Amino acid sequence: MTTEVPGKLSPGRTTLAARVRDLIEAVVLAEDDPPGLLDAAARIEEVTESLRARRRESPRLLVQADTVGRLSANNPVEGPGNPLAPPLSRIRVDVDGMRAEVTFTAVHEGPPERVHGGWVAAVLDHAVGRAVAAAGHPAMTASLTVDYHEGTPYGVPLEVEARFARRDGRKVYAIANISSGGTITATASAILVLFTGPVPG
Ligand SMILES: CCCCCCCC/C=C\CCCCCCCC(=O)SCCNC(=O)CCNC(=O)[C@H](O)C(C)(C)COP(=O)(O)OP(=O)(O)OC[C@H]1O[C@@H](n2cnc3c(N)ncnc32)[C@H](O)[C@@H]1OP(=O)(O)O
Repeated sequence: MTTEVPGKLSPGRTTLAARVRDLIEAVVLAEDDPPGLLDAAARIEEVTESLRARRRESPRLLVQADTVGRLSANNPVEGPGNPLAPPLSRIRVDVDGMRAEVTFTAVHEGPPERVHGGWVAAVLDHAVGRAVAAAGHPAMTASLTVDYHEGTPYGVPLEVEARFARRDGRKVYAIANISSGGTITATASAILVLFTGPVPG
């Protein structure tokens, strides 16, 4: 079974997250104009207060309950509802693994004009988690080894791929890579450990 995500999510939420993502990039790239920056900060604070007035208890916002696994729309890597998430798009998940697209921006810069390695690792970690869950082995990452072969560019769509490799008792092995225009920039191998109790949604 192949599933498309996200499922049903209010357009207001995705639009708000997208505008805040734009805002974060604008902040990172803003010229150093102290009065202008302080004025912007005051206006943003107003919007923040109005949202805080309608605060929910938990960041988790489950969607796609009818598909492979349930995932929060506020997941910090994939979640279209979370401004921190790049997010992932064109997600294809099935028993053979997961594939998705991700476009980083200047917000994610580590080395000059390249994506910070921690962000690359976060996406790979998420992808192996998704892949093993889709293969029927929901598990948490215990170990993630990332090899950075080349700098990962931002501002261009990248391909992410992950797949379940094998299971040995509670240990689940998976591999993943991220590529740009067909060139693999980073690979990961992971050991995940199966959930013993109920799988958190
Ligand atoms: C995450 C939510 C998923 C929700 C799923 C919903 C459905 C799916 C839908 C969508 C997928 C979502 C996708 C999201 C993906 C996100 C990925 C992440 O960010 S994961 C978070 C970061 N990881 C942690 O926070 C773990 C922290 N660590 C722990 O909690 C424990 O260490 C844990 C559970 C991993 C293992 O602890 P123990 O006490 O249960 O088990 P012990 O006995 O220590 O280990 C079991 C086996 O694993 C080996 N092991 C443990 N750690 C190892 C390591 N670092 N390296 C190698 N082997 C290790 C051990 O040697 C043992 O092996 P032997 O069975 O004896 O053969």
